[in-house]
Amino acid sequence: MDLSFLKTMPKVELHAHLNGSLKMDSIQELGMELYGDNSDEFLREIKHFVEFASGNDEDKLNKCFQKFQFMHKLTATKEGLELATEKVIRDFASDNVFYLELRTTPKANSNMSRRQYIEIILHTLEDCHKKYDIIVKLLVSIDRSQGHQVAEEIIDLAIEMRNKYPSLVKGIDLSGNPAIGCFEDFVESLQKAKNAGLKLALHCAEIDNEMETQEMLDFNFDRCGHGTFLTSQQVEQCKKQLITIECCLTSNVKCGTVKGYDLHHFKYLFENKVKAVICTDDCGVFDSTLTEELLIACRTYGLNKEHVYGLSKNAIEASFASKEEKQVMLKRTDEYFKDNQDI
Ligand SMILES: CNc1ncnc2c1ncn2[C@@H]1O[C@H](COP(=O)(O)O)[C@@H](O)[C@H]1O
Ligand SMILES: [Zn+2]
Repeated sequence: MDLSFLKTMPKVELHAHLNGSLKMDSIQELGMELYGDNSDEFLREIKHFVEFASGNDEDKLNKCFQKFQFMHKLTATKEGLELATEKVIRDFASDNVFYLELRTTPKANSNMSRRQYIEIILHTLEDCHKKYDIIVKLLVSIDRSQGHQVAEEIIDLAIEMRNKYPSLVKGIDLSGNPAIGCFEDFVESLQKAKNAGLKLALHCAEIDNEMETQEMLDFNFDRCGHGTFLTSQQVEQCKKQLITIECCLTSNVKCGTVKGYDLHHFKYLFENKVKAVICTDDCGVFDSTLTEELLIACRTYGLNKEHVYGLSKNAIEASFASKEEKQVMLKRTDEYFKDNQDI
C-alpha cells in the first residue's frame, strides 16, 4: 500500500481525545502564543511525551495518563483551550481527515465552568469548519475516575448543549484510566443520555475485566473504544448488536495492553468480518497520524485498496453524522477511489 495514497485519501476519524491529540509542534506553537517564549524546562517536558514509556504494562498505562496533565495545564484558560482546539483540528485536516469526531472531558476551574468549556470548543468547531474544510462533531467525555456525580452534571450539560447545537453535539464517551472506577456507577447517567437520543461511544475492554465488559455490552451502546479484551463470545455479541469497534493500534501497543502490532485484535476482528475502524486515540501523546495508523494496518495485516475502502465505509456508516453528511462523505470517498485506481 502506497503511503501517498493513504495520505491524500479523505479520511474519517472517530476516536480522538482533544487534549491527547495535541501534537508536539502544536504544543510548542501554543507555548509561544500563550507565554511568548518556551522555557528550556517546557521544551524538555514536551520531549518526554513521545518517548516510549518503560516499565511493566500497568506502569505504561499509568504513565500515559500522567502525560495528559501537562496538556490540561495548557488548555486550562479560555485562550489556551480555543487555540489548542483549533490546532488539533488543523492538524487532522492537514492529514486529510475530512470528518472528525473529537471527544473531550469538560473541565471546571477558576477560569471557566464546564458549560463555558464546552461552548468555547463548539464555537471553535464552527469557526474551523470552513477555515479547514472539515466537518467536526463533539462527543462529550465522562472521566470514569471522577465518579458519578460529575458524570451526572456532564450528561445534563451534554443534553443541554445538544439541544442548543444539535448538528455539533452528537454523543457521549466514557473514558479515563480503565483501572479506576466501575461501569455500574455510570449506568444511570448513560441511560439518561441514551433516552435523550445521544449516541454512546464508550471505552470498553481496554483492559482485561470480563465482568464489566459483559455489563457494558448488556447495557448496549453504539461504538466500542478499543475492545482489546473482548472474548470471542463478546465479539459475537458486538456483531449482533451492530457495535462498531474503534481500534487504536499504536495507542494499545504504546500503553502495553497489546504486545505488538502483529498481535493486535484488529486482525481477529477483520478476519471475522466484525465492523471495525482504525483510529488514533491520542495522536499527540502517541506521536502518530491516521495515515500512519492505516499504513501500519495495511503492512501488518496485508490490507489492499479494497480493504481500505471497506474500512472507510465502516467509518462513515458508524459515524454520528447525519444521513445527508454520510452521503456526501461516501460520494467523496467513492470518487477518490475511482480517480486513483492505478496508484
Ligand atoms: C490511552 N487510552 C485511553 N483510555 C481511556 N481514556 C483515555 C485514553 N486516552 C485518553 N483518554 C481520556 O482523554 C483525556 C484526554 O483528553 P481530554 O482532556 O478529555 O480532552 C484523558 O485525561 C483521559 O480521560
Ligand atoms: Zn480513547
